[in-house]
Amino acid sequence: MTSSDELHKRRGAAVARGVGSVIPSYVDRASGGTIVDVDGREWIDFAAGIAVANVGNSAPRVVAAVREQVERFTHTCFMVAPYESYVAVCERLNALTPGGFEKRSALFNSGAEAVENAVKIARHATGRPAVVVFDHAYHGRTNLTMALTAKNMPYKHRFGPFAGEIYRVPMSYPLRDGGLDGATAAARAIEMVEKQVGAENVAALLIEPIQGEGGFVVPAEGFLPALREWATAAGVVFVADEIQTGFCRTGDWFACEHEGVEPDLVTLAKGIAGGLPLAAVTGRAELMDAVHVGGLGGTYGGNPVACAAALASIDTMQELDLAAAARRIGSVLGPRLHAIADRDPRVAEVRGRGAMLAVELVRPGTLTPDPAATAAVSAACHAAGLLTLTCGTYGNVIRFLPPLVISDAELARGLDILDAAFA
Ligand SMILES: Cc1ncc(COP(=O)(O)O)c(CNCCCC(=O)O)c1O
Repeated sequence: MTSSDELHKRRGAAVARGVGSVIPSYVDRASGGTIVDVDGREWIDFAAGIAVANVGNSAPRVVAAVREQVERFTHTCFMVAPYESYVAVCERLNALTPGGFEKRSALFNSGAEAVENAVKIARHATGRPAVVVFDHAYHGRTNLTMALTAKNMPYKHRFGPFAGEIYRVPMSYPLRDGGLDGATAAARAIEMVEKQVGAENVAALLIEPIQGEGGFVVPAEGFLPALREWATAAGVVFVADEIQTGFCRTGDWFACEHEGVEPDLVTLAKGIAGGLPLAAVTGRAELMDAVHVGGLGGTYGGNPVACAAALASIDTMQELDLAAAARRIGSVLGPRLHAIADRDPRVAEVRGRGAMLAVELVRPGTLTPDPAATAAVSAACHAAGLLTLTCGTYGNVIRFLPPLVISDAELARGLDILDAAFA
């Protein structure tokens, strides 16, 4: 088998350098909470392909469903010749997402594409142009989603000009906003919108219930409900970007459920289909159906193989109660992270929910971000065979996103490596 070193040489002569990778090892196979590289090295997976492999790599039901579908037909384009599995996925999403109201869904290929379409739908339904987003937000790498995203490097640098009518307001970030309570933080954001944009001009407010790439920022309790209440009163479409938080990751099926927030639209991707590329916008029927026939779509959106994978993945999440699994993972991971924080002054905060947890690193005794320490701990994890990811506006957050089917033994082994990396 070709070694990682040989593959890395070939990559340098074939793949654009702009596409990076966290580790220089190339995957041979993966399942549960383990990745095996082409050199036979085992990695404990605390990344899940960036919160995608919630049901694990090559989950049995997903493999069987994909095998069956791929032998029947691989692509007819739902806009040309439709098929049941697209409808079935939409039925499941309409039933599973928060909100007892009538819903419709539309399927796409990537999270960014879902976010782009949620904005299209909100603007079309309201006739308004403005979109409100938050500090530290991440929503994708297309032109509009770069405009919605807060961090310049690596996502936006030299890729402008960006789409207009995007307005950014402060996020509830308790560690860095002086510990504002949710209602106060929301009032601060709302006042900026009303003074600088005018609520009557706002089509949508777009927010991640727990911010992902921006640093696993968990807003103070009450922040999301206050924004939801304001959006309702102002006729603003409340869009929850659950692309990283969705599908059992945070201990609920969707993170909005934690505070009983019912978004008008929700964007979905990542954990939806066991690793197959699928994304969706699900939301109030009157909003989704405001768009004229032909106004939504794309060639591959809701590919039948991805839809088969999604139905099997959702079945797996329900059968294995992976929301409970995420809570259990959090109950093991959280205390170990707090134990590290208790002994290491570089850890300013442990935060997150369920199996979406993170530590933020600073210079001891300050709130000055410490990206160098973050990189050093990450490198120590990788050298010892634990695949972790960093994130955060300041590059000083280590995040933990294990597959929700990770075994107790794999979790324990990963945590022992993490402990040693902080020693
Ligand atoms: C909340 C939230 N919205 C939207 C997206 C975008 O989803 P796509 O499927 O990557 O387009 C994400 C993707 N996050 C991982 C990006 C990794 C990278 O590109 O470096 C997200 O987390």
